[in-house]
Amino acid sequence: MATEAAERLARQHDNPYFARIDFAEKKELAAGGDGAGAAGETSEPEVIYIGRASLVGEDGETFYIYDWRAPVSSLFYDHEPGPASYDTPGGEIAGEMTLKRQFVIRGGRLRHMFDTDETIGDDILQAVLSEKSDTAMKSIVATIQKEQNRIIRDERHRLIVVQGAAGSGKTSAALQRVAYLLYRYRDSLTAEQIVLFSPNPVFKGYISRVLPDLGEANMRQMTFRELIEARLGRRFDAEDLFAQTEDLAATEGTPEGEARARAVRYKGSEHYFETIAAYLDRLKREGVVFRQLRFKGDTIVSAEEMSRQFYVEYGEDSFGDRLAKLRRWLNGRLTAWVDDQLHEPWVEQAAELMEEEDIQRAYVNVRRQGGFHEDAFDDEDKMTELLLRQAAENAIGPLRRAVKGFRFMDAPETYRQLFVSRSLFVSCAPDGRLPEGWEWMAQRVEDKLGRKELDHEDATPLLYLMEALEGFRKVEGEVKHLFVDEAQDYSPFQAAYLRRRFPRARMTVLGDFNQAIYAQAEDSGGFGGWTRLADPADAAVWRLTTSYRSTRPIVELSKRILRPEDAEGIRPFNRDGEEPRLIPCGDRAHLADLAAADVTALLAAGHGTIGVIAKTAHEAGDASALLKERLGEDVPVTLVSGGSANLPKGVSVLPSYLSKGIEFDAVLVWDASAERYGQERHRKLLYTVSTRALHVLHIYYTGELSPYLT
Ligand SMILES: Nc1ncnc2c1ncn2[C@@H]1O[C@H](COP(=O)(O)OP(=O)(O)OP(=O)(O)O)[C@@H](O)[C@H]1O
Repeated sequence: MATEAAERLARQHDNPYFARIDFAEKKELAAGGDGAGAAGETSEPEVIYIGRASLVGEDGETFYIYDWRAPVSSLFYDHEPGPASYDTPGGEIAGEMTLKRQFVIRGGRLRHMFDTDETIGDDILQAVLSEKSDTAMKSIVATIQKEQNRIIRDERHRLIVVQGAAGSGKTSAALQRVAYLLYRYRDSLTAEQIVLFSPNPVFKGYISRVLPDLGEANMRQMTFRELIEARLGRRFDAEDLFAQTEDLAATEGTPEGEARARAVRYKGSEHYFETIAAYLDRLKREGVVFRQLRFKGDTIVSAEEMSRQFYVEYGEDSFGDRLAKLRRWLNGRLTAWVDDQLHEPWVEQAAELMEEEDIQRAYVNVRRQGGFHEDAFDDEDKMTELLLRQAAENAIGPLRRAVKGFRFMDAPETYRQLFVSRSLFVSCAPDGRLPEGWEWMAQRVEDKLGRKELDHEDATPLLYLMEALEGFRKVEGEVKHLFVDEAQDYSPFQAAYLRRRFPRARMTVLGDFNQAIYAQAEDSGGFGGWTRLADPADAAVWRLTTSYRSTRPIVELSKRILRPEDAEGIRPFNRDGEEPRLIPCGDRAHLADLAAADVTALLAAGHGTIGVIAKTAHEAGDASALLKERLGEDVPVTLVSGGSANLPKGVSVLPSYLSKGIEFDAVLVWDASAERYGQERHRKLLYTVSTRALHVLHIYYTGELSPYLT
C-alpha cells in the first residue's frame, strides 16, 4: 500500500495535472422556496484541477486535484466554456464553466499552457499526435475526445459495440474504460474480473503499459488461440488463425483453396452455430459417443454400457444430472474392479515396487481409519490390503482422471459424426439443407481428425460442442466485463461462443469492418454477429469517425483504397505531413535497395519505430533477409512472428496480419503489386497495413501497382 502511494506521488510530482476548469454550480431552489438563492443563479466558481490521480489534503476532504475519472472531470471532456452539466450517482449537476485551461507538465516543469474554447483544444492534440511513437501504447487521458468519453463512461448498456475507423482510438477508449470501471467500482470490481481479448501476442505486449501507467493493475488478456490451446492443444495439432490465413493465401485460386475458403466461411457462420446447437439438443436423446474404460487390454466399462446407462437408465433426468450420475457410476465401477483385482499377481508386484511416499500415505490412511491398536494381526492385514489397493489405484489413476475430466465422452468423435451422416446434418441444419461444399468438408474432417490434426475452422465448433457436453464447467461466471478488440476478425460463431463462455459479463466490443481481413468473418459484414448478442434495449452501437493516428495525407490515401461507400464516414484529424510515396521497383532486389536506403534516412530523421509490412510470413522472412544483407550489423532488423510478444524499437519486419492494432512512425509496405494485392479481398488488408503509419508511408511495388492504389 505504502509503496503504491509513494509510486503514485512520484508520478504526480512529474505530472500533477493536465487541466483546470472553473465551474459555478447552479443553485437549487431550496425546498419551501425561502431561497438560499433563486433558481438559475450560480454559486462562486470553484477551481478544479484534473490529473491522472487525485490529490487530497490531510483532512481527507480538500481536493487539490481530481482524478480524471471523477464525475466532475467529465465537464472537461464533454464541454466548452459556457453552460455545462455532469452526471453524478446522485443526479445531474448543472452550472456554468467559466474557464477551461490545459497544461503540459513534464518532469515537474510547466511546458505549455492554453486556454481553450473547444472541447479539447486542437493545439494540444496536434502536439501529442505529432510526437514520435514508442514501442508501447500510451494513455490518452489528457486529450480524451467527447465521443470517446461517452464510450469510456457508459454504465448503462450491457453490450457496447464500437465501430471505429482505423486509428480512431478504439483500443485507447477500451483501455481508459477499463481504468474508469476499476475506479468507479473500486469496492466491487477487480482487474481479474475484466478480460480483454487481444488479436495476437504482439498486440498484448504493445498495450500492456497503459493501465500500470495510470496506476491500475492490468486486466487479464487472452487470445482466442490460447483458449483453444488450453482445451484442445494436447489432443490435437491445432492450426491457428495465422497458419490458416497463410494456407488460404498459398492455395488461393486453386480448387482446393476455394473449397477451403468456403468451408472456413461456413464454419464461422451462425447457420453452423445453430446446427451445432440443434445437434446438442439431439444428443440429449441419442448420439453421444462414449469411450470405453480400458486397462491393459481389458475393458472395464464398455462404451455400450455407458450409453445404455446414460440414455436408458437415467433417461428421465436432465443432461447435467445424467452426467453427474454417470460419473458416480463409473467411479463405482472402477472401485469394484479394483476390489476384484486386489489379489492378482500384477497388483502384488506393483505393491512391492511402490514408492516410499505411497506406503506412507497408506499407513496414514490406516491410522486415520482407526487402525494400529488392539489387534496387531488385523492391522497388518488392513495395511496389506491398503497397499494393494493403493497400487491398483495408482495404476488406474489415468482412468480416474479421465472420468473426472469427462473424457469418457468422445467429443471429437461425436463432432465427426455430424460429417458422417448426411441425414443427421440435414436434420440439425436450421433450414434443413446441406451447405454448399459439404462433401468436401466431410472428407476434410475425416482426414484431419484421423491424423489428430485440427483445422482452425473446426476448433471453436469442437470446443463449443465439448464444453456444452460437459455442461460448460469452464464457464467464467465471475468475469464481469469482457472486452473484445479487433472484433471484426471474429466469426459470428466465435461471438456466440464467447457469449456462452462468459455468461454474466457485460461486453465492450470494438472493431472496424474495413479491417476485416480474415476469411472466417468475411460473410458477416465484418461484424461477426456481435450486435445480435443482446436485447436491443440493453445494447448501444457507437461510432468513432475521426482518425487520430495518421497524418491527413496518409488518411486520405488510405481512404482511396476502400470502396467509396465504406470510406464515406472516415475523417482525418487535421495534422499535416509528407505525402505518402508510391515507389515503383524493377524487382525484389531493387525494392530491397530502395527500402534499405529509406530505412537509413528515416532513422537518421529521428523516426524511432519503422514497420516493414509484407503480406505473408514467408514474404516477411524474405524481406527481413534482404534488408539485413543491405543494412549490416549497425541497424538491427527484427523479424516479428506469430509467437513474438514484444515489439522492439527500430526496424521491425512483419506479416500484414500481425500488424493489427499497432502503429509505427513510418510504415514501408513491402510490394503492393497487383499480383500481391489484386483481388477484392485484399483491399481491406492493404487498408489495414497502410493505416499503421503515424507520420510516413512508403509503398513499394514491383511490376504493376495494386488496382486499389491507382
Ligand atoms: N483522444 C486522443 N488523444 C490522443 N491520442 C489519441 C486519442 N485517440 C486516439 N489517439 C491516438 O491515436 C492512435 C490510434 O489509437 P488506437 O490504437 O486506440 O486506435 P484504434 O481505433 O484502436 O486503431 P486500429 O483500429 O487502427 O487499430 C494511438 O496512437 C492513440 O494514442
